[in-house]
Amino acid sequence: MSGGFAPVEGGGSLILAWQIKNKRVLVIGGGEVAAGRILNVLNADAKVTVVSPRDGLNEEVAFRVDNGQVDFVDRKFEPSDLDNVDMVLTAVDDPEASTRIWTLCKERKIAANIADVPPECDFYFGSVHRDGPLQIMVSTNGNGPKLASIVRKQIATNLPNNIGAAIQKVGLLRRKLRKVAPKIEEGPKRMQWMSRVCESWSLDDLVEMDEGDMERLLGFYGPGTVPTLQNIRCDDPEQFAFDGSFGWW
Ligand SMILES: C[C@@]1(CC(=O)O)C2=NC(=C\c3[nH]c(c(CCC(=O)O)c3CC(=O)O)Cc3[nH]c(c(CC(=O)O)c3CCC(=O)O)/C=C3\N/C(=C\2)[C@@H](CCC(=O)O)[C@]3(C)CC(=O)O)/[C@H]1CCC(=O)O
Ligand SMILES: NC(=O)c1ccc[n+]([C@@H]2O[C@H](COP(=O)([O-])OP(=O)(O)OC[C@H]3O[C@@H](n4cnc5c(N)ncnc54)[C@H](O)[C@@H]3O)[C@@H](O)[C@H]2O)c1
Repeated sequence: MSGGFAPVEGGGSLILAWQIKNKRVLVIGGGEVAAGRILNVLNADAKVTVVSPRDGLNEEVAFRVDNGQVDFVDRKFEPSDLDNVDMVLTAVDDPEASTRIWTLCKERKIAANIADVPPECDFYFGSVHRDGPLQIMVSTNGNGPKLASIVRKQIATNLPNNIGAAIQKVGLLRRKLRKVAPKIEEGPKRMQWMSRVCESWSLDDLVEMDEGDMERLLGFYGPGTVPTLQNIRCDDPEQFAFDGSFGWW
């Protein structure tokens, strides 16, 4: 009964890339689980406040506090800690405190994750592979977190080892292209040309492309052609602007 369209398969999560940069995240607890949460949100450029009695901090959290990577409140949680907070992550070894915090977050409509209590989570964490701008998150939707970690490692093993660097170069090229062709109406042409570059260039060539190569390559955006890295490095790259096909499309 899909009418020719993708069938709906409920029971999953909506996996998004949350832009938490410069937003305030409150982490309650300072043990091992909190340490993982803190690193996750710092990697997304959030502003982090940790609330926990100092004698409960593990080595990693104490390091981040002492180095000013997070703000620190040396006591147990109090409801006023929720003022002006965009996200709450609890990792405390006290289920009653956890549930109290969850209830307060819901009253105040603050998105929260209560470690170890899936029914008290607006979102779950996943197992994440990171390589520069590339992030891959695996979720088993609460079924098997250890398996999520195993699958994540398996995926990472099978990725080309230069993929993060290649994506970084493509990001730079795309930002330059937006300057060369800033008009909204050019969107379809921009997107088609960028897709052709990604399809026809090898990852190694993308990684090797320097800013001079990018400027030369962008010179072919106007005629709508996509030469190779070797083409744009030859003495007379202009000759490649005329044949729109190069046999690729
Ligand atoms: C992926 C990862 C991310 C992270 O936390 O950063 C993550 N858990 C990780 C590890 C892990 N957690 C646990 C073990 C012990 C072995 C095992 O139970 O499998 C291990 C393995 C280990 O430590 O190696 C125990 C555990 N976890 C939850 C419960 C409660 C319950 O299930 O009811 C219990 C106690 C169960 C019990 O008492 O028996 C619940 C959740 N854990 C989640 C995420 C969310 C679902 C994600 C998903 O399903 O994909 C969810 C729902 C909520 C949340 O926490 O957001 C991270 C791996 C990171 C990595 O290594 O890459
Ligand atoms: N979801 C997961 O992946 C996962 C995995 C392992 C454990 N857990 C659960 O996460 C929780 C934390 O685990 P942990 O290993 O980090 O524990 P931990 O004992 O190392 O740390 C608990 C921390 O909570 C702090 N704390 C306790 N009461 C507090 C309060 N009222 N206000 C502020 N801080 C308070 C303590 O000072 C300490 O820093 C436990 O409930 C554990 O079962 C979840």
